[in-house]
Amino acid sequence: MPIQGPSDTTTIIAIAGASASGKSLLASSIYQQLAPKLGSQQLAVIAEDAYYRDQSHLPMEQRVLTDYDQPSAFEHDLLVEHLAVLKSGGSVEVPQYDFRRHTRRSKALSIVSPRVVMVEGILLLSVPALRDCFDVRIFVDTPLDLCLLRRIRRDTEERGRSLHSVIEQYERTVRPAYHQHIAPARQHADLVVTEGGQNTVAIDLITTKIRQLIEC
Ligand SMILES: Nc1ncnc2c1ncn2[C@@H]1O[C@H](COP(=O)(O)OP(=O)(O)O)[C@@H](O)[C@H]1O
Ligand SMILES: Nc1ccn([C@@H]2O[C@H](COP(=O)(O)O)[C@@H](O)[C@H]2O)c(=O)n1
Repeated sequence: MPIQGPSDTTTIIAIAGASASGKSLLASSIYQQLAPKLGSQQLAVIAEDAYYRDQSHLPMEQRVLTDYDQPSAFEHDLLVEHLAVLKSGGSVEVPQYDFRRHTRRSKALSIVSPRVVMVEGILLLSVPALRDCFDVRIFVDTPLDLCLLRRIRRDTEERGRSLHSVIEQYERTVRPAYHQHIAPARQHADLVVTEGGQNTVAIDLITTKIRQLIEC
């Protein structure tokens, strides 16, 4: 049986914010700081991106047209279900996503009864049913011009995109959805972090809080 926290449940933390604001980097920095003390098997990071809907039944020309910045693009019901299972100490099979093919990979990843789960994603605080799943809610607040520059670099280097497609998608869906869904959800955060994964003071505060929550 895994050792559980004071309330015998898993601590679940949301890291929300704009695309390329530094959510994954922040989650990974917190993970690196907690892993030596807690043991890496007690920690899990889940990307909301993993819950983008499977589109393997659609031709590629149609997949590129999907609006990936609206809640309808995600299988949020499945994420909520998985977080409830993890909360009560259970294990789940998290889907894996392929950004180059705009669909899920065939294999899932097992997450086995961690004590702390960090979930990072653009809409975690925007959807009420999801928002309620978290013990701690963090919003990464990075100026949009920096997010765009980072997204251009990341998507052209790692996600198989052309500069033209990144700019077209940014204007068509990313920027409007930021103003429609992401920015208004900042008010639901317990903590707003500037400088994302490089804010060492915020990382120290968050890891201290997590250790308090699980009495480590
Ligand atoms: N503070 C920072 N300074 C410089 N580059 C950063 C910073 N934070 C993130 N990045 C880079 O920007 C890109 C997007 O960051 P990432 O953490 O993947 O964003 P998100 O998970 O919010 O989409 C990555 O290539 C990452 O290395
Ligand atoms: N097939 C897809 C799926 C999603 N996106 C974009 O990803 C962004 C969210 O992921 P981050 O890691 O950047 O937070 C979102 O803004 C989608 O536009 C995509 O381009 N292709």
